[in-house]
Amino acid sequence: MAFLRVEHIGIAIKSLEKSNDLFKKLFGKEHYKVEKVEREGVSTSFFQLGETKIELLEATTEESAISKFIDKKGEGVHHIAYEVDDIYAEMKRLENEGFILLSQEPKTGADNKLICFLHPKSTNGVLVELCQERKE
Ligand SMILES: CC[C@@H](C(=O)O)C(=O)SCCNC(=O)CCNC(=O)[C@H](O)C(C)(C)COP(=O)(O)OP(=O)(O)OC[C@H]1O[C@@H](n2cnc3c(N)ncnc32)[C@H](O)[C@@H]1OP(=O)(O)O
Ligand SMILES: [Co+2]
Repeated sequence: MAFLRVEHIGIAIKSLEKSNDLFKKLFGKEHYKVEKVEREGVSTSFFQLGETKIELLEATTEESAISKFIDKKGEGVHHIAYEVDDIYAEMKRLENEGFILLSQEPKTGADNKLICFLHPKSTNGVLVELCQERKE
């Protein structure tokens, strides 16, 4: 068991509309989707870059992790998401290794994924997201 690849890099931004334009100019291509994830209090857009993606994250509520992050640190890289092939097995393995899971069960993420976060306190200050393609 091991991580397979960087699935996406999450970037906290204040305005999806403005940042979609900015990243379109930067990458020379359009985002391929916009998706709201109510439970996380975010609206996201995705750019495909080779085998990885950039996920822009705008807060839709004041309680959202993205609101808090921008208030404290400003816009910028928020998390790195890694693809795994068995999220349940990886969660168990990582918990046994002493990492702090932020949920005991995987949650439904954006772009048809099951996800679980690890606390940045346990990963040298970087918020880590595990991602597995949903099968149904
Ligand atoms: C679109 C859905 C999904 C996907 O499919 O891809 C997403 O990506 S959703 C993304 C947004 N959701 C999340 O981030 C959920 C997981 N995060 C959390 O549960 C919380 O943000 C947290 C990591 C537990 C922190 O929450 P909390 O303790 O309430 O916030 P504080 O502001 O008090 O921070 C405590 C501590 O942690 C540091 N911190 C917070 N966020 C980050 C971060 N992204 N990267 C690195 N460090 C972070 C924060 O600076 C504080 O540190 P100290 O000040 O040193 O105590
Ligand atoms: Co993410």
